[in-house]
Amino acid sequence: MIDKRLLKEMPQAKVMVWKQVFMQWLGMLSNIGMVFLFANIFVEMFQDTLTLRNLMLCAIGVILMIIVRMLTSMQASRYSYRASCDVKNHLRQRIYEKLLELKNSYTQHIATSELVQLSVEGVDQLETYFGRYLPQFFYSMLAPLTLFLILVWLDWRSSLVLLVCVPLIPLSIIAVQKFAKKLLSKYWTSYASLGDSFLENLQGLTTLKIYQADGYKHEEMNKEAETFRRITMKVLTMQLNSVSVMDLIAYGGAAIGSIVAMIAYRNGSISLFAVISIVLLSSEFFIPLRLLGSFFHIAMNGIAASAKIFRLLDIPLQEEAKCTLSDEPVVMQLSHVTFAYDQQRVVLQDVSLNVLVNSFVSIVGESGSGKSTIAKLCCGFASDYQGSITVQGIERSSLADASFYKKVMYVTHKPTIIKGSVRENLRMGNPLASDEALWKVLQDVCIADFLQEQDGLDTMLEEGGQNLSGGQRQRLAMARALLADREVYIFDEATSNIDMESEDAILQLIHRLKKEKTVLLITHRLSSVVDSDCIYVMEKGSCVEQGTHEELRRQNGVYERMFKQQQTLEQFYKEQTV
Ligand SMILES: Nc1ncnc2c1ncn2[C@@H]1O[C@H](COP(=O)(O)OP(=O)(O)OP(=O)(O)O)[C@@H](O)[C@H]1O
Repeated sequence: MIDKRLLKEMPQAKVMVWKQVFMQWLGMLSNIGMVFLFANIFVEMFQDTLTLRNLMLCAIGVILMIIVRMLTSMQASRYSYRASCDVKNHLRQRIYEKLLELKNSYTQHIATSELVQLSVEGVDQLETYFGRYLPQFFYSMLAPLTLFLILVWLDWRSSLVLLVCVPLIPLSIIAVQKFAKKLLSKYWTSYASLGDSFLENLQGLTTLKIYQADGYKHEEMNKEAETFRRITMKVLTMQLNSVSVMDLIAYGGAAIGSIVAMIAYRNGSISLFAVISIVLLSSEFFIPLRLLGSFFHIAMNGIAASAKIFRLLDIPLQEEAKCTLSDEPVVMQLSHVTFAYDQQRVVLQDVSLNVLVNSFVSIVGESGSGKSTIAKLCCGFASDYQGSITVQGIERSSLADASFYKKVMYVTHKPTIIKGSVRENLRMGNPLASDEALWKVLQDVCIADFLQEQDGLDTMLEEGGQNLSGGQRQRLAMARALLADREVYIFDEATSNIDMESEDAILQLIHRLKKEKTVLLITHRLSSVVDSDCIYVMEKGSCVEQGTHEELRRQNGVYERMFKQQQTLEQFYKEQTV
């Protein structure tokens, strides 16, 4: 019922919880005082001894107690709010920091949609746990004991009966908890999976429509939604049933305690004041625990969410890479590298490759042969490879990313365009670049004419560059990368969406780059690698051939076969377009 780790993680919120408990306890004392004053008035009325002075004094006392109760209740709400805020801020901050630490690899551990659900709704559930459930938990231990210690002086028998009945409520909660834990874990899994499918289907709606698979996916989602509905109904049924059981125990216990007090009064062993006070206060023994029961289910939901949050926070981090590159030119070397994404299927097998200073190196091969994986490993997206990848002789896994990216630029076929103006996007590459320099590079990548027709450098780009075509996005990303003026450029199918004419222009630009930069080019188009200092040919995760274009053609192997096939295709394309 109490998650020790959650408490330990949130020391600030813990203090707020104790303060809230204290305020609730003061409120209860004022309630007891009020009941005693009422009981006194009743007794005096019954005995016909009530004077106006006494009535006035009691009324003033009651008003004072009401004011105390109001103030303590307001203060308790304030502490509850502060505890909630602290928990939300703290947990969301921790999740955010963890994601920054995990960097790109977070997707290997958790789906983005689940992450959003946990950070938003999961954390909200914990707000109730700290703001309501925990204070109520401690208060509901303190309240019956305090009442017992006060009422025992009026009648020990009924006070004892009331105190003994109180633990029946937590017992019923514990019984429900065993069942609830499993059920809530299933509930969260089903919720996250539904969210996942929803997001995926929404993002891929156009593709689903094209393949007319939207109906099928609709049905699939309906089934998932039905599973989620069922499990939600089970959770609600469990909650309602347990609330009914708790009501029975609470009102039953209060009734038994009152009956015992009344019998004692009839036998003459306690006073009228005592019986009235006990009857009026008997329900106070149970109300705190009964209220705890109603927060319990939301709190359990919060604990189930926290288990998932902690699983994310506990993902071990790879040791912080601290080495930095020197001012020396960058040489990258892969030596006998073997790598698997999922430990089951090896995607790179004993690959060795050198990218020397100011060289133009290309990697070619069929789709899925492992070309992009080589680039990703060089850029540090994963470090659990076997063999060695060194940059300036430093193992890549020990090299700080910031230092690496100061010298190396990685341009992928799926560039990220940030919402904002073209100028803002380009200046990510070089914040000091003048407008003239920006236009120059835009001309180089053949997108200047298009932008001139729009708002020039002030053209606003939507999130992810949605208002650009795939090719325009690639050109813009290429321009941004060129502005960054790095020592080494890794181009991974960076022109895959660009029409042939513009692609030729950009490839010429890349070829010009090689005079002063080191270029590693990953491409399907063999005609663009002809001038390479060295071409590596990948097949099924292994590097099967390497050499210059002429050397590889002479070998008459995989490269020669692929080259001839592409020549035939390009010839065919030219004939068709003529
Ligand atoms: N994130 C990933 N998780 C698991 N397997 C992956 C992942 N990325 C790639 N793979 C697998 O690794 C293999 C090599 O992929 P890679 O992207 O390196 O090939 P490629 O030669 O660049 O292909 P293409 O030319 O089509 O881009 C493929 O079989 C692919 O299924």
